[in-house]
Amino acid sequence: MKRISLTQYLVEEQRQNNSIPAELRLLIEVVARACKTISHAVGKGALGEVLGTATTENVQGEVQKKLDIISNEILLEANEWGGHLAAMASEEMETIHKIPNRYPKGEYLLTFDPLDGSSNIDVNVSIGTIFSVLKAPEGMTEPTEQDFLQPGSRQVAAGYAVYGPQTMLVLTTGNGVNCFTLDREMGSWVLTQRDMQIPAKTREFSINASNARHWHAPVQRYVNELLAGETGPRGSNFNMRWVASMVADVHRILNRGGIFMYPADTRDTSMPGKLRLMYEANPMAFIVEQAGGVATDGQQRILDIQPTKLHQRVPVFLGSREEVEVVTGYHQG
Ligand SMILES: O=P(O)(O)OC[C@H]1O[C@](O)(COP(=O)(O)O)[C@@H](O)[C@@H]1O
Ligand SMILES: [Mg+2]
Ligand SMILES: [Mg+2]
Repeated sequence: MKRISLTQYLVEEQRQNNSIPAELRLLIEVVARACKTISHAVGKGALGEVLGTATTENVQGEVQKKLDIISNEILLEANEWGGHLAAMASEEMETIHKIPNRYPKGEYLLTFDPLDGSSNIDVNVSIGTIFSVLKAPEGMTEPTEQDFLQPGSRQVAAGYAVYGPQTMLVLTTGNGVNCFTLDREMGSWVLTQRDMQIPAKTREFSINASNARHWHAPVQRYVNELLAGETGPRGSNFNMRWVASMVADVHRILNRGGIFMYPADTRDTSMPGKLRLMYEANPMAFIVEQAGGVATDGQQRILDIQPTKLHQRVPVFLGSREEVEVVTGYHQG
């Protein structure tokens, strides 16, 4: 098999397919390099003293793990020096991080969830990094939070790294979805899956069922119908999987189909769901749509949502087309 590295792939996209400018290519390479560094830290575990809880909380009031902070710092530092960025925003930072001397020239804005699936860090279960790239608005001088509040349909690139039995990088620049595996000995990302496609039909679903008693009626109805199996209204047995790292759950769905749900529920109406729009839902929705799947908040396409806050939360239903359409339909009537 001819080995194609991430760099070669991106150069091909830039020069032959003309689908990305050189500046975006360089930016993606910097993010990919940072993910490689995070992968090394994850792999060291207790030996690298990266496990356990820090003494701080993030802006969402969640206790930070040491690796949340380390990963955030790795991404900040790498992009501070290497990317064509004006500013960054992260799950772990209250407000945006402007890059000195880079605006008004920096053309891009980057958002990330530096470490996704934090509850799995200390138990050696797959975790990841999620990122999204937006263009800085025309005429932007000094970046503000407002500049980041663009619908996900304006993303120019999105991806995630999954730190599992293998470390993989899944990437879209709006021209399909491709997967690269980290060759740990050579230190390079190698293209291992081209043009990933999510099967339209599935018999597998992902949801944290411990919240079932809090779900709204459409989600109760949908999941009850799946659980009823072949004698129920769906006439089929469904299987359930829940890793509790969105990256790992979405990666499984990209490979073999399925529906992932993190709905809003009746507990706290000021918190519509758990997942964050700008650096979890939007990049995953972009990837899923580029792989032929669907992503909604139950009412509308996630990529059409106009963000109002940097750390906005959103209900998420994504994956195989047929199932996402059924549960979205239940919300609509
Ligand atoms: O603990 P729960 O309710 O199962 O939630 C799991 C979800 O929370 C998340 O871990 C949130 O991500 P963070 O670890 O980045 O906060 C998702 O990855 C995952 O899908
Ligand atoms: Mg997350
Ligand atoms: Mg996180």
